[in-house]
Amino acid sequence: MAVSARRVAFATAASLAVYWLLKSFLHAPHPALLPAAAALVAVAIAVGAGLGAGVVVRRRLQLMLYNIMYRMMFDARFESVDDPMFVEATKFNSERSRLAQSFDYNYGDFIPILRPFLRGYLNKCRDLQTRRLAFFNANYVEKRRKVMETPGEDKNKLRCAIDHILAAEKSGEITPENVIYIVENINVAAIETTLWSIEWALAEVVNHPDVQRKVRGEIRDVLGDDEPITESSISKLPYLQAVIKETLRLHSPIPLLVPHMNLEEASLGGYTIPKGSKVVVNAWWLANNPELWEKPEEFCPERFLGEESNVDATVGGKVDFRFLPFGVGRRSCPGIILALPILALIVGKLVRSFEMVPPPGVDKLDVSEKGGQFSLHIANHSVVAFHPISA
Ligand code: HEM
Repeated sequence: MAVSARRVAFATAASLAVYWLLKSFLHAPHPALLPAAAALVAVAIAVGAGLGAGVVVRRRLQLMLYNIMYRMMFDARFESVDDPMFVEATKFNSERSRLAQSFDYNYGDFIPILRPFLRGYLNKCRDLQTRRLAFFNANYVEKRRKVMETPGEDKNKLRCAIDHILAAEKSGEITPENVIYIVENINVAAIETTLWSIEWALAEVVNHPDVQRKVRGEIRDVLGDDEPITESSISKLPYLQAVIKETLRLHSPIPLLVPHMNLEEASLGGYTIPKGSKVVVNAWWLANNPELWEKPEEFCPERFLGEESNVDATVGGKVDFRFLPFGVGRRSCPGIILALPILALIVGKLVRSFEMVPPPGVDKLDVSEKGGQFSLHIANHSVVAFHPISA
């Protein structure tokens, strides 16, 4: 019950999120446009300040993603990267991420005899978890609950995803623990993954000026100079979509997916997998195996328009099992419907407005990887110089 309720709540949150995102980008006056638009303006202002020398855009992109997600989840937003709530939330989340990416608890899973040595690490995790959940509970869950319970508030007017989640809790469909788990999870599963992917995509388009020109040319040919890039126009921009797919292929942010466990004994490729095994899928290798892909080490979006044109980032339907950046099946990523449009919108809008190049004196951005237990992100946050393109 708990698992399916969680899934339902997430599906609700994700659908609502997509609905809002769609509305935001399609209908300019809709208030939900504000966080994304303001965030893009903020990015533009930030990059405007660093035209020649280049800027580390990560922090601004991070603010934008927090504002998109928090607006959809809680009807809340952060004013700037110095907003004390933003500082607090990102501090908690990055500490959580750092501990989760540590290999410490993994060795305890595989070599149980070593578990006693993990006591210090586990205490740190517990302490952080308590403080972090209290922060989200007080500032986002309880605050929202109060708004919903305020006399005079229209109870039928559900405004953001947490309203739907609290309504599901009230009707007994999910528990208070489910609610707080969803809130904590959205901070990591939704924001960090999408942020890492944007960082990779921008670094690759900077390092491949020909790809950047092609994206810009496609946008100009399809949308002209004035028509905005919206969620509905992404389907008309196959090259932009191929750039996003190629980014996720070469730099899968969750290269081993999330560990799964088989409830029944299974047989796979001649091996018997005992019931209750921890199953880790190397999705990165499936997407980068030279026996399965032509020159997999090269960043080449064209492959998705040529020999791999039928391969999509999908979690169901016609799945190509070589390309699973969001996993597949029942426990796959429900955020795919949100992540793909966000990535295409951000990369498309930035490429359309700016020529992005390495900072002076640098030939190529460093795309070295830093792996954690579950993640693969860029080791050094890119410094990018932005040259505005006049229409
Ligand atoms: C580029 C961005 C993203 C990538 C690459 C990504 C990737 C993944 C992967 C690989 C999994 C594990 C699937 C498996 O083990 O089979 C996952 C799970 C999950 N993702 Fe994402 N994700 C992204 C964005 C998002 C967003 C935007 C949201 C929410 C709005 C989200 C919510 C979740 C949740 C809730 C789960 C756990 C599902 C479950 O356990 O049933 N993700 N994601």
